[in-house]
Amino acid sequence: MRGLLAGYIPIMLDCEGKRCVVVGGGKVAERKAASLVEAKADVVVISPTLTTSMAQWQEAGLIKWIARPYEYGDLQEALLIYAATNSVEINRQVAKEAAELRIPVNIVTSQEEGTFMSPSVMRRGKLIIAVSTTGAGPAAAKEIRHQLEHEFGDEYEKYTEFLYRIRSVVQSKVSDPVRRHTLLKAAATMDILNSIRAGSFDWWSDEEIESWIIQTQGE
Ligand SMILES: C[C@@]1(CC(=O)O)C2=NC(=C\c3[nH]c(c(CCC(=O)O)c3CC(=O)O)Cc3[nH]c(c(CC(=O)O)c3CCC(=O)O)/C=C3\N/C(=C\2)[C@@H](CCC(=O)O)[C@]3(C)CC(=O)O)/[C@H]1CCC(=O)O
Ligand SMILES: NC(=O)c1ccc[n+]([C@@H]2O[C@H](COP(=O)([O-])OP(=O)(O)OC[C@H]3O[C@@H](n4cnc5c(N)ncnc54)[C@H](O)[C@@H]3O)[C@@H](O)[C@H]2O)c1
Repeated sequence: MRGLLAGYIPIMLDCEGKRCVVVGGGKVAERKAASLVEAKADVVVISPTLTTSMAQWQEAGLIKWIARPYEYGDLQEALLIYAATNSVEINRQVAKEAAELRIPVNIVTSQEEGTFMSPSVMRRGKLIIAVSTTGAGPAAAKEIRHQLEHEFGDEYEKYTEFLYRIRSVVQSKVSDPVRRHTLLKAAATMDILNSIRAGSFDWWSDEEIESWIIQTQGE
């Protein structure tokens, strides 16, 4: 049985260079646009007004601005759509066009009318933690995100960069999937975080990673 709010899954969507449309230029639209800008999306904002920050992003070429109210036909070719005006009726019209085009849409005034919602997000380099209460309490999602920010500090930026380098070398040097798997599992359980926190962590050269591979395979 499909319960109220059932049916959501979290996904990581590659938005780089893809057209993502935000309808509305207020405080909430700014938050949605900010995460799209961070993801290097091709952000198009349709709104008669913009917040000060969004106006600066527009000047800097980070977003495109269509300076007028939404019109039917504005949503063609989008990967994602955010209806973030303060008008329930306009947001509903956006939802309707998005449904016709079968494009995922986020409605900030009423989650039931949209097809996806935004989680509260924290980033530490390649580590992304997203929190959602599935609409039960957006302010609580934000609070939980704040708690996680304390727990997962800046050290995770270096840590994920290190893991990425190890993984790249392992993938290029080790073709056997079983050996790869053993190495990548070993990399994930290495005690690197404490040395990063203590400031005693030294980047490994490719040669050091290769000797770690040989040593770990021999164990
Ligand atoms: C997480 C975050 C992400 C983001 O927006 O980027 C987000 N809302 C945030 C903040 C926030 N939103 C609201 C308040 C005031 C307190 C309150 O009312 O509770 C605060 C707190 C604040 O602003 O401090 C009011 C509110 N929100 C929604 C409605 C309409 C409705 O319920 O249908 C109303 C009533 C409007 C009204 O009545 O006027 C709807 C949604 N808000 C969601 C996401 C989706 C569910 C996510 C989830 O449950 O996890 C969903 C369903 C759709 C969507 O927008 O995607 C972001 C925190 C970002 C951060 O981490 O800083
Ligand atoms: N989902 C959330 O996280 C969340 C959080 C707080 C509030 N809200 C709801 O979101 C709505 C928007 O909040 P806000 O603080 O950004 O409002 P706001 O008043 O700051 O901004 C509204 C924006 O919509 C634009 N707009 C109005 N009519 C338009 C049209 N026809 N076409 C295009 N743009 C149009 C305005 O020019 C303005 O830029 C509120 O109604 C509120 O209920 C949602």
